[in-house]
Amino acid sequence: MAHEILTVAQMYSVDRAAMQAGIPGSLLMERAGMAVAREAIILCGGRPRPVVILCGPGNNGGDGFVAARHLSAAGWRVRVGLLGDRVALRGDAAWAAECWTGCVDVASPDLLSGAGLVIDAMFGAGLNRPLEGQALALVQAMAQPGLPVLAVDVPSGIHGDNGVVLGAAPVADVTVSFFRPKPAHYLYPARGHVGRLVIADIGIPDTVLASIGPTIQTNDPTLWRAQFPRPAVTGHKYQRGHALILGGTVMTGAARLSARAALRLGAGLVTLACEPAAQLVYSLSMPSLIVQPITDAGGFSELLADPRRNAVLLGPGAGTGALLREAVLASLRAGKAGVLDADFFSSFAGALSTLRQAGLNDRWVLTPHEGEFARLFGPLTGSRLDRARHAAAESGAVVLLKGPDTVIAHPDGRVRVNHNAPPDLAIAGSGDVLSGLILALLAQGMDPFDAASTGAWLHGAAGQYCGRGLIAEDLPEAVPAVLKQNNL
Ligand SMILES: NC(=O)C1=CN([C@@H]2O[C@H](COP(=O)(O)OP(=O)(O)OC[C@H]3O[C@@H](n4cnc5c(N)ncnc54)[C@H](OP(=O)(O)O)[C@@H]3O)[C@@H](O)[C@H]2O)[C@H](O)CC1
Ligand SMILES: [K+]
Repeated sequence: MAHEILTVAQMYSVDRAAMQAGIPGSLLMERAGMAVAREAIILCGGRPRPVVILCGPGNNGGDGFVAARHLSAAGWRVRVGLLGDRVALRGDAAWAAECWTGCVDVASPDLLSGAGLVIDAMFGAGLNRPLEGQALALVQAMAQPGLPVLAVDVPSGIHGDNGVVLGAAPVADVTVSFFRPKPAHYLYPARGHVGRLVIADIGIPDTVLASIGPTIQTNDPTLWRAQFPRPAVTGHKYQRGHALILGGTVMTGAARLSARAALRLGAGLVTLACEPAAQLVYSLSMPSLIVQPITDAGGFSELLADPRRNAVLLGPGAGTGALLREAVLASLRAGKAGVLDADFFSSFAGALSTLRQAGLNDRWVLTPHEGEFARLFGPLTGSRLDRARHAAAESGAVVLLKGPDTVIAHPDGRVRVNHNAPPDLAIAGSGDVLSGLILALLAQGMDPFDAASTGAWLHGAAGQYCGRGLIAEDLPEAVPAVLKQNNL
């Protein structure tokens, strides 16, 4: 199964490479349009409906003309509306329009009256400015209740690279794209317009990817299954890592959730360090948790001195005092692996250079949500994907930018987009569980980029498993079932 995501520029390079390999552009367009027609038939349950195909002035419109021909040949009543002048069509789009022998109307909202399906072939990869005028009016007209929309490549108005809606875009029931998906198919707000995504094979050989060097992937177990830690038959707990968590004194729930998640995901031992005032709360929470009282950062450093304590989690519920700050710096200097989350971002607002000097590197995973991200990295511009990638390069650490479309970026430029998280996960304590999951994987020696990807995916899968009504406490309890379900 392919996991590459290609930017618009990479997709144009793929087209050129395919054509250089002897596949004519018109053949790619023919297969693209056929795939669109096939998905239209599937969307309508095989029963012909009056269909309106709105074609734009470029090759996205060309795909629409090809689909028109195939649907008409299948006995469908097809009306084609063109945005722009037919004689201005060029190249493969002009060829596709010539092959369509039916009428071509001027694209206008009136065309949609009586339609049972609309195919949006106005703009795809070539969108370069916000929709206005007639294109905008058409998008607004597509929003009729009960009128299904099938989008070609991307819903028109969506920029393929960044997932931004330029002016307006229809909310499609199905989007048919070609060869590989684009970032917009997975990034919000665009993803909310895509509907069911179909990636059609249009005969481009996978070998063209060698010269493209894709760096963006969808997050999926096949990427990290082989690295997923499994206990050795003759192993003992110290071979499964020893995680260390700094627990706060007031907000004790956060670190308890993280600790429970880390234990569930197989960390051999989990030590929770806290001030004596909170010791009882943590001790009573889980018999399998080791609780170590400390009175200051020196006490935390003593715990770090044991080389078996190989992975550290700092931030959830830890407060923004000196203890967290010093524990972070000591952990970085000690060369541990770990996760930095929650209160860490307030404690080190704008202090990236301090962290780098202390030794922040790609053994560490930073897990901010948007607000926390801005605290450490400032107001970066660009898509979530661009910003996570930039932040990873700047910090030298793996950055997992949380959201419905969680993005995981490595400082070397690789990026994965997670897409299995249900909205039910947007609840208190959910992030603490995620950081505990990643911690467990780091403790067991997993590569941090894979650990972050695996943690995000398992978190999403646990959310799906629990379903509506879940609370954060349910997520660690779902881990054994999710592991079993997925043969992990
Ligand atoms: N392998 C593949 O993926 C294949 C993809 N195909 C299809 O080709 C399109 C990309 O085609 P392209 O011609 O490059 O671009 P578009 O059709 O998306 O749009 C270009 C034209 O649209 C005008 N434009 C852009 N933005 C706007 C706007 N906001 N308002 C009005 N007009 C706009 C642009 O005009 P300019 O004034 O900028 O010149 C162009 O005229 C891809 O998406 C697939 O659907 C192939 O069929 C097969 C292989
Ligand atoms: K489109």
